Formats: sequence, structure tokens, C-alpha cells
Amino acid sequence: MAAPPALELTGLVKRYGAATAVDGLSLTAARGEVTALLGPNGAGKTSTIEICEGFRPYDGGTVRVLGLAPDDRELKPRIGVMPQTGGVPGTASAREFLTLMAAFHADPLDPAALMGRLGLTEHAKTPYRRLSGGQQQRLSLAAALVGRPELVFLDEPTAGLDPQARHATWDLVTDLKAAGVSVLLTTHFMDEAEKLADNVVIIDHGRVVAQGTPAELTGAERQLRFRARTGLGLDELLAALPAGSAAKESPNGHYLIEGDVRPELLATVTAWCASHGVLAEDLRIERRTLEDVFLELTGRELR
Ligand SMILES: Nc1ncnc2c1ncn2[C@@H]1O[C@H](COP(=O)(O)OP(=O)(O)OP(=O)(O)O)[C@@H](O)[C@H]1O
Repeated sequence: MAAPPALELTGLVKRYGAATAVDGLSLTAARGEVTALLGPNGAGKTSTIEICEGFRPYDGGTVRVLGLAPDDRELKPRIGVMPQTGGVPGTASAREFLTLMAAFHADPLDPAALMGRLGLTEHAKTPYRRLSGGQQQRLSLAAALVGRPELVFLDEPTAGLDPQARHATWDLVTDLKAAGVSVLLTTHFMDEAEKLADNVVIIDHGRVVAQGTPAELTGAERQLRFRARTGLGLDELLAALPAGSAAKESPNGHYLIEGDVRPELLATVTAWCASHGVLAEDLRIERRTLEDVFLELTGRELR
């Protein structure tokens, strides 16, 4: 029988008092893939991931992690968890903490090698509370990986990291995937999701608003975008554009022209703007980004 997916959530509901943080969320994360939960602050990403880790009760739906219930004791040694903050005693050094974590596992990675990989060797004896934010983050990541987990949960693994540490973390996630490890990560950096994820699940208000590979979500077509005052009448512009083009304002003040984006189309748009006294700000031709997808789906910016 085929191994169950890394994660299978159906109709997940989580309430905090009267507020519904996760509102019927369903998703499947395949084994050996990197799945990114992408969404703005408060979308329900942390609640979802903590439910999967077995740290939070939930109010409805079903949750299967490697085919098991999240509170199944058999699951603990098979998953690695990097929380958003905390989890390490302030007085423990990186070496002490990782050695302790390694002792809980049957076949752990070598803590010294892992610290080397994550640039923590120099700080091996420093108490956790004296480490910088980025170093604390990397220690949490090391702790999540030391037990050679089959599935790793990374909650905003690069929040607050400098670009170098960010790229080192990305390399590590790529290596995990190459080693066959399944990864579920949360992020509000769309470039992170685009770079790392096989499967992106865009979440807003506790619901899945879109999911697919980055390429499926963004599509291959080029488009033209600009910002200008709200309420430009687009019918006349559309009439001047080649057949099959589309022009819309969504959300207010953000204009999107879709179609066969060639030099002539750009010239038509800029000429129309000039004749209407419109300064097209941030005019750009590009492929859609996940940020654009989010904006179109929700009418809001991701950050
Ligand atoms: N323990 C709690 N008690 C009450 N409300 C909570 C609690 N934890 C989260 N919430 C609320 O639930 C909603 C979802 O929060 P959650 O942390 O899951 O979102 P998130 O997508 O991870 O956001 P962020 O990117 O800011 O971490 C938010 O409105 C938040 O204020």
C-alpha cells in the first residue's frame, strides 16, 4: 500500500472564543515535497501548523500527519518542529541543547556537524538568551532536524534573518528535500515560497484561497501593471488594444493589462495615459508573482 501523504487536512476548524482562526481548511501535502503555507499576518498559518504538530487542540475537521492523528505518540520521533519563537531554555548553550535533543532520538545527526552546517560552531557554548535573533533561529532549526525527521514543520524559518542566513536556510531546506524529507513551512515572503515550494497553499482568513505549484499559480503569461488614480475609464483604452486583451482596475488604483504584451501594446497604453493626463506609476511588464495572485484573489497586499 502506498505510504499516506505527509499531511492531510480536511475541513479543519480552529476557534479562539468567538473568533474563527481556521475556517474549514483542507489541504494535502505530498511526501518528499516542500509545501508552503503563504498568507498575511493572522491568516491562520501558525494555528494550522501547531495543530499538525500536536500542540493545539482543534474544533472540527480531520487531521492526519504521516497517516496518524497529531497526538499519536508514534508520530513524535518522526517529525521535527521549528516553532516561531522559543522552545529553548535561556541558559542552555547550543551544544547542550542539541546534544540533549539528539539523545531523544534513535539515530540522530551529529550535533557538532549540524552546528557547523548552520554556522553555529563559534557560538556552541553561548547561552541561548545571549545569541542573536538569527542565531537563536538557526538553533531552533538545528533542533528540528537533529532527529532525522521524515516530516519537518518550519514556522517562518527566515523571519528576521539577514540575507546570508536566509540563503543558508533555503539551501538547507533544498537539501532536506533532496534527502526525501517532507517539509511544511509557513511564510509571508512570496519569494521564499516561489523558490522553495513544490506546492503553495495561499491562506487568508483561515481558508485556502488558491493552491498549486508556483508556476500553476502565477501562469506563464506576461502582463502589464501600473498604478494611477482610481476610476480611470478603461473602455476606450480596451478598444485601442489588440483583440483578446483585458484591462481591469483591481484593487482601486492598481491597473492590470493582460494579453499579448508586445511593444505595440505598451505604446498604446502609454499613449492613452499621456492623452488622458495619467502618470502611470510603477509601470512594469512581468510575469505574475504570487503577490499579484494574492492581491487579485483578496484585494489586499500580502504584507
Ligand atoms: N491563543 C490565541 N488566542 C486567541 N486568538 C488567537 C490565539 N492564537 C492566534 N489567535 C488569533 O487567530 C488568528 C490566526 O492566528 P495565527 O497565529 O494562526 O495566524 P498566522 O497566519 O500564523 O499569523 P502570523 O503570520 O502573524 O504568525 C489571529 O487573528 C490571531 O490573533
